[in-house]
Amino acid sequence: MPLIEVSNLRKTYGEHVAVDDVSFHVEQGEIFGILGTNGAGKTTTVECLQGLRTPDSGTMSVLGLDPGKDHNALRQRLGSQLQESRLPDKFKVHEALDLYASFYANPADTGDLLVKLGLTEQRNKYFGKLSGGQKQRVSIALALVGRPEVAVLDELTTGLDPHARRDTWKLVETVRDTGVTVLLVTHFMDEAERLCDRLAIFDAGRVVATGTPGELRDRAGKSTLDDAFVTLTGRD
Ligand SMILES: Nc1ncnc2c1ncn2[C@@H]1O[C@H](COP(=O)(O)OP(=O)(O)OP(=O)(O)O)[C@@H](O)[C@H]1O
Repeated sequence: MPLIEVSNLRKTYGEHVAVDDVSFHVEQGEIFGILGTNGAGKTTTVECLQGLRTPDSGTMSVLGLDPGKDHNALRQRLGSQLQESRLPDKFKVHEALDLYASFYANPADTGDLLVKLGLTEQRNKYFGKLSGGQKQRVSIALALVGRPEVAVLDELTTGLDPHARRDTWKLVETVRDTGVTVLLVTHFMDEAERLCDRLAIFDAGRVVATGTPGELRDRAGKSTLDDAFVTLTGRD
């Protein structure tokens, strides 16, 4: 049984249809990408999956739970690094981790987590004094501190330099290799191609294709995901 199952999800904001008849599933242990341009409905979809927004219609199951009804139970088993999640600049790294750890019944050892994420030297530093890559690693640590079965990573590498992006990608693979299923929201084609086992291409609130990066390239008859994206979204 898939770990996440979404069927015919629809969400409107007033007159605006943000998510329209979206269906996909995510298997345990994969990095599943939600790929699309700005405003495609990616964040709205993952917010619905986390029980943070109520869809107008459709059904969702995450770890066998209904995000609408079982929000509290789900929160203990899901970690999220929300888009543009920021901490106050005067928060120290270990203070943030300890605070987030206190939200969970069975949190990870925060010292171990700092080692895993290469943040031991930043332990006592203020969040506001960290580099972009270090901030991103802290936000991933916060997503992992509750020992989640599913981690939702949204716009993971926006604003990072090429080295920091590659380091972050390696880190996400390490997370997946420890058995955590990763839902990766991105508008970067290279990131999706490099990281995702499977992905759903979103366009204007709809899923236009799902598959492995290779399957999507083949379906579109293109040699890169970038070109396949343009073809599959009908922008050729
Ligand atoms: N709270 C809201 N109220 C009204 N409209 C919203 C709200 N949140 C999102 N929208 C609109 O819904 C659409 C989908 O937004 P969403 O944030 O889900 O897209 P996205 O694919 O995550 O985009 P981005 O990559 O820019 O974050 C957009 O047109 C957006 O302007």
